[in-house]
Amino acid sequence: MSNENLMNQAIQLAQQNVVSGHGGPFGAIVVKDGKIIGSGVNEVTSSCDPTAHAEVQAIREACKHLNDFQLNGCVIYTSCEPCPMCIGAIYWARPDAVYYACTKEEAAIIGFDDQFIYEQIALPMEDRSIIMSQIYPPKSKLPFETWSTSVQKIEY
Ligand SMILES: Nc1nc2[nH]cnc2c(=O)[nH]1
Repeated sequence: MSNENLMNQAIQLAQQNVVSGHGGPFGAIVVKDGKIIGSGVNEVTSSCDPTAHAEVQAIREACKHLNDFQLNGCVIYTSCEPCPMCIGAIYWARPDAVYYACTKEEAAIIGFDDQFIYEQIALPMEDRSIIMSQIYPPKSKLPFETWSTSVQKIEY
């Protein structure tokens, strides 16, 4: 299937998601060796999950399919440029490529504005609109120290 056909599948998922009233206008698929191994739509409102963006849902399904926490050799097609949270998830999942249709500017026009989040990330912690502040009891680093010396850890 061509890149354009695969993108059309992601767009069709997004369209169906809106028409069915299931969630926001976003769809994504994960493809490996020409086969769709994961797909996702935005389910934020229907599943009461603010992290249920189309890309995250598709990544979860693909990882479950592969029984792996990485998407090496995979390509993600998403109906819209990923938001900052999804970009983070994508970097953790490590697919080979991401292709998107609509831009974040087009998403902003219909009310999905990522710009505020980008601006917040760039601000010093104390200037952010959500309180983010360190609480650092003496045992804070114990899990890190235990991880550093663990012989059974699975690094990612
Ligand atoms: N790309 C993308 N942007 C979003 N903005 C809000 N929800 C979503 C989503 O599911 N996907």
